[in-house]
Amino acid sequence: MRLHLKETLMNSILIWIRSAFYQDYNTGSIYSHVDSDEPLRGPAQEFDFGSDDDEEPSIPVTSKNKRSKQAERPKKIIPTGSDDSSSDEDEDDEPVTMANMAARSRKLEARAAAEEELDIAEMQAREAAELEDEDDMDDEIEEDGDMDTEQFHLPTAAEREEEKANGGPDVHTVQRRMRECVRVLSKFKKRAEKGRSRAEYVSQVVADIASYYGYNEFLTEKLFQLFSVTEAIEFFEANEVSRPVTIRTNTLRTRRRDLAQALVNRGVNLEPIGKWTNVGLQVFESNVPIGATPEYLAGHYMLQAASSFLPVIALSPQPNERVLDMASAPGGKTTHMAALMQNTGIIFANELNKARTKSLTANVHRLGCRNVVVCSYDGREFPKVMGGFDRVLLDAPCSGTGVISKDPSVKINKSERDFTLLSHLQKQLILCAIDSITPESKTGGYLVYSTCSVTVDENEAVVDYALKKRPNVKLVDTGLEFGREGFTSYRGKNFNPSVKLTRRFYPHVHNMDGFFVAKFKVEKRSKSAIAASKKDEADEPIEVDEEFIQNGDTADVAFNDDEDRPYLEEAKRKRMKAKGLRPPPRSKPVETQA
Ligand SMILES: C[S@@+](CC[C@H](N)C(=O)[O-])C[C@H]1O[C@@H](n2cnc3c(N)ncnc32)[C@H](O)[C@@H]1O
Repeated sequence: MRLHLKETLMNSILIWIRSAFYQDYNTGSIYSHVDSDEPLRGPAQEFDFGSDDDEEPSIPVTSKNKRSKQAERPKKIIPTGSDDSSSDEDEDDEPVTMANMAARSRKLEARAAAEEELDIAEMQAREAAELEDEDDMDDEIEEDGDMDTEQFHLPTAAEREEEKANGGPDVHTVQRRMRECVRVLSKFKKRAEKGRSRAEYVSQVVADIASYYGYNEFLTEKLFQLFSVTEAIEFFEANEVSRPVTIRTNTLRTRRRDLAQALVNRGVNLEPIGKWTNVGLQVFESNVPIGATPEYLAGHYMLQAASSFLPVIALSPQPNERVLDMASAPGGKTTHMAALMQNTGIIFANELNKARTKSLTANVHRLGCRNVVVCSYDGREFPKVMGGFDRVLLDAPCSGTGVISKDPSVKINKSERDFTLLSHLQKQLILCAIDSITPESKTGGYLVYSTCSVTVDENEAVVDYALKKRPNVKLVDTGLEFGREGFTSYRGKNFNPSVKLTRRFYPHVHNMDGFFVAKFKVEKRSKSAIAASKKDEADEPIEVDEEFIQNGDTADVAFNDDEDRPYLEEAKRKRMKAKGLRPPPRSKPVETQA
């Protein structure tokens, strides 16, 4: 009996999580089709940028992922059908119509709010109960000397080597070991095998997660470190499941209720996403390809992940403003901004990758945005190209660790070097974005920095760097109603306390892609602040790489000349070669003293 109970409890970590996600996974979601439409996403620039999903039109849809059972996921922002446990179930199964749209929307909002509270309370109660149960059981086990505990043995380094040499463990061994390691790590002192360190358990569970979910060990560890042990497993599980299919109503062409009615008439089962957006719709099921309906072709909506509404909501561009979208293809956020600005003012939609400007331009046309100018510069050339913006959106190129469910290649193709280079590029871009904003703006003076990545290097570290380098900027509230606070300290690094104002979004928490949003207010630069930041930049060079130096004459970003010379030379050689010129021979590396 006790053994059975214990097994049930031990299984709870993985089986519970799996069951919460499994139905969507098995039935396959409409979204997976979205992901396969690569040509429109365009080739990545130097990296796979974990590109956004904002625009992928040809989506064959016959998916039946309606009303999935995700019953126990906490604090969902995008509700799933299984959340509808109220007595209104029958009514909710009715299609959305013009007549019931507003009422349903209000009801959904009220329900989401109530559920959120319930979810939190339930979760806390469950966690407390689980802990209590485990404690009781552990105590009993410890008294009686339980067999199963004795049976689990953390392999030694030599045993792990041997296991590897024999082709690795089978999936059941890995599963069980993960469960056991999670159990031990959540109460290490009490449960660890004598003489074994925490690091050994962590190393084992990281290796097992990597092999079970198919990641490289470097990335597994990087992501694992972001969470508590049990939450880490939830995160990895969530990456195995597609996120809900969502669309954004283009208010330049239609209203949400009219769009919903038109799609309902075509056999699409949908609902408003939630109270935090008045333009989003979640598609549960469709008899027609959502990316090829007449409404889609007429630009009434954009296929867009819910998370990518967030930076635009945070930036909140106003009519008649001058706005820069520094890294904009395929234009999900540009076209959203155009709609909020009611086609007034001007948006410069910049994109380094020329091939990607095609889909950007196509979307701008399809959605009827008349205030957008598409351009193609390296973002680091701003503000030399042009400045004086009221608001800037920097939806930065990133590793895509927030969108692994859409692009599983991220699991294996990201190395330590990629993160170093990316965060370096992001730091350069953010300074250029800040410098492109006019502090004199009467209506704005804001920058939103966002990524679809969850790593600290690409998010809080970049934001903190910008705060250090530009004393004339400060973080402000994003205005977003949900999302976890950014880290103010992480693995021995302390960030500016205001980094707390940034927001993190996770697949396992919010049922949306992993995302990060920070909002800055740019103020006038005092002379002393300029001098201080210049000195600071000279003192503290940032690493560079030739792949990122597209143009030696980049904006106001500091380099250490000696360190950067070989990179700059290499970039120059590349440019000359591209123009058909013969590059000069490479100069000898400068000897550095030990
Ligand atoms: C995350 S995606 C942008 C998605 C876009 N904001 C949207 O909502 O549709 C990042 C984009 O930055 C572009 N990019 C990469 N390096 C850049 C640079 N140095 N300057 C400008 N754009 C760059 C990539 O080609 C990619 O299209």
